[in-house]
Amino acid sequence: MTATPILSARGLVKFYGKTQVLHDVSIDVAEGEAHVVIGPNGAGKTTLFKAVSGEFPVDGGEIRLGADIVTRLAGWQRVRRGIGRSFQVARIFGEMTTIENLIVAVEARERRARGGFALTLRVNPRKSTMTEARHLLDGLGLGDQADRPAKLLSHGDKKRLELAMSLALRPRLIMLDEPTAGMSPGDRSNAAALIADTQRAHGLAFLLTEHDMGVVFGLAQRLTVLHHGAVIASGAPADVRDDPTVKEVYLGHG
Ligand SMILES: Nc1ncnc2c1ncn2[C@@H]1O[C@H](COP(=O)(O)OP(=O)(O)OP(=O)(O)O)[C@@H](O)[C@H]1O
Repeated sequence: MTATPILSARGLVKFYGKTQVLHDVSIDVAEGEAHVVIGPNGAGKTTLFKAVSGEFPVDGGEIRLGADIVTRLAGWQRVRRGIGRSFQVARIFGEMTTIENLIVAVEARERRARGGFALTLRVNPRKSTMTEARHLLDGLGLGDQADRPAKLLSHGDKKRLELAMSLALRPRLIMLDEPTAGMSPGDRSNAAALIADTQRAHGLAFLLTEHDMGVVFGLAQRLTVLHHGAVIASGAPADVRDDPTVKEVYLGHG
């Protein structure tokens, strides 16, 4: 690869107690790339995400964001350097309306740029903040849900809101852990199209995990397969799909 990747993790090792869950895992995400990590249940995908986002320290290896080594930095410091993480369970504020959730995210970014942090809602958001929040909502097909309390949104719409909030923070890399989990097949393909559109429109890099193979092969520009906490294949989706080891341990059974 010629350009510096947005994310480069090298030789990651993680133990839970005495059990080793990540074995020398390396993964890169290039600028503007959608890189999908797949693997059977318990393969270590969520653990890899937590390691990259800084939820816990790794027991070995190195993580870089662009040229910066972030291995020893806390999660919030990595967010400041451009990681946007969205979780399997949406972290939205249920009592607030959809648009208020987005205003909080936009204001958090603005406050972050000024060096502050708290996630609070101003009584009178600035006009530019409102405009940006509306624009994001409309772009993600949530315009008609703007004034509903977020807790009343459908599961699929909560996922969209979660993605909108991730985008509002303007990260360099968005990490999505099973973004279509729990969705109906229709919602699933809509969500995949939304992610693909967002990626193209904003030139963002994505690191995703996903179980639905339609979504995986629809989105991935690069695919990495984890098995028992180790990378067994990584590369172009068509090459990975045809890899005999991958077929044997994973795709052949799915
Ligand atoms: N907090 C923990 N303490 C001990 N073991 C854990 C912990 N979290 C996960 N594990 C174990 O680590 C291994 C990897 O789990 P992980 O959740 O990363 O897998 P995954 O690939 O994300 O699975 P899934 O597809 O089911 O979400 C599993 O064997 C799991 O049981």
